[in-house]
Amino acid sequence: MGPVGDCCRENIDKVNQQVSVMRKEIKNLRQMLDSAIRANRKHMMAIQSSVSTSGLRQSWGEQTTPSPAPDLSQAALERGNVQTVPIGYISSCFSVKNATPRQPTICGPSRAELRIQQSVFNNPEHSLFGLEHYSHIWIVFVFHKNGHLSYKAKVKPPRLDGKKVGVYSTRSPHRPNALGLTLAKLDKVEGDTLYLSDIDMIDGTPVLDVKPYIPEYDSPHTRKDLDPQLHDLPSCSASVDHKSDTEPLCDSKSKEFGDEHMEDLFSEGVRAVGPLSSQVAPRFSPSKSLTNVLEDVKIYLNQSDCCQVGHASEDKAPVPPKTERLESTAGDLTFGEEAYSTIAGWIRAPPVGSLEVRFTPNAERELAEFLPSDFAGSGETNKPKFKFLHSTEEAAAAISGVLSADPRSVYRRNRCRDRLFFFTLDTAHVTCWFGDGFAEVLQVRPLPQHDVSGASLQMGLDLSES
Ligand SMILES: C[S@@+](CC[C@H](N)C(=O)[O-])C[C@H]1O[C@@H](n2cnc3c(N)ncnc32)[C@H](O)[C@@H]1O
Repeated sequence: MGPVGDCCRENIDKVNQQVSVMRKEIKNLRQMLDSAIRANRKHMMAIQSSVSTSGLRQSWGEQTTPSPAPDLSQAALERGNVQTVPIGYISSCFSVKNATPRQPTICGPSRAELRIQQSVFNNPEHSLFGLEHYSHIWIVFVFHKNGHLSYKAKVKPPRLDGKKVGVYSTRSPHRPNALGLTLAKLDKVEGDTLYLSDIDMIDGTPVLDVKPYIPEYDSPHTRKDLDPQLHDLPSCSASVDHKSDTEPLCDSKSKEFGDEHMEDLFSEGVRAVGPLSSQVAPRFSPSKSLTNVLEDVKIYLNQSDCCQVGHASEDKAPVPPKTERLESTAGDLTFGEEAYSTIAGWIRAPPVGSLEVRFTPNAERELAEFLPSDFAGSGETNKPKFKFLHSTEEAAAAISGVLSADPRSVYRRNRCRDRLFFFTLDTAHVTCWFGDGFAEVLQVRPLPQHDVSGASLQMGLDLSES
């Protein structure tokens, strides 16, 4: 072969070498691609199985049950896919949705119990250790009786009388994830059980979490008015005594656990707020009474008919119907010198006003027949007895609370005006009717025995509420 032929041969060899290098690279790339696809498939299966198997176990607790596949739950967690595990179920004086208060502040004496389940902790009472120092707790729960899982971007809160607003601007139960949030009063903690009042959850509601209500963290009202001087005050007096409206809690138990905690609480709160204007008068006082705390809670929730600006609820004047406003209202409400939280105007001035509630003499007589839940005497065995409520007065207040907020759906309110309305409260079956601006209770009869444990007697109501 001549020089030209040699050169061609060399070039061909080079090309062949390059082709074989490229082949190898393609093979490597294929292998890498295959293994990436396999890994991705495994990852997807892992996510699916972790979502459908065990619940997420927090690692903070003393008795953390190891997850069967921690890497899988971690992947799910990072995507926000969490399998929930109820920590307990509410036993409540409201057996069905109908006429259950639309917010906890509507009906003070509504009572409930929550027992922490052993399925979460071997010793559930350990998980409640220290919670007795708090007067209120947040309860995160599932609207398990929504009836369907559907939801819409816009809803019609009953108090808006047919007008629509975005679901996330309301407290409607019908929402993606069907989670509810209630601020309840914690009456006492006994072993593994929480005794609650001011609730709006029906019997059997699955609870996912409870957390203490801490005004310093949870209320913009209090956060704004925190004063660094509070550091110097004895911390035991900052707790609210459930039993007394005025006396600060300063028993030996609170000293044992409270001081350290409250100090921590104050310092954190102050750090979070930073220096405050000296012109703003401190509103939070460590000896704040329960009434004031309740007022804070109502203000924070901004949702109760009894939370009228300037204490309008005190003079019992019915809220004048207003239809024009959907805008926010900051100027309406000032604490001290400035307004620092705003809410939609219709919450405080809804088109649907509150109602006057009356009892007929017959209903009063029937209600008085009921024995309180803690009645232990003998000789009254034929009388009906409440399971949760502590007195006739408490029951009357609960009925008034429920009815004054007008529990009817917009449809019933406007289309079925003169029809009787029934609901259950604790072990009582209540019959009433609605007239212009009032509700009248006609009968308060004991529930048939088999209905006491929560059977439904009711007509369904539209409960999309703010
Ligand atoms: C408007 S929601 C507000 C609940 C909570 N405070 C919140 O803001 O998320 C309250 C209403 O939900 C309904 N409800 C209570 N418990 C429920 C449950 N477990 N499942 C479905 N609906 C429930 C009752 O009709 C009650 O009047």
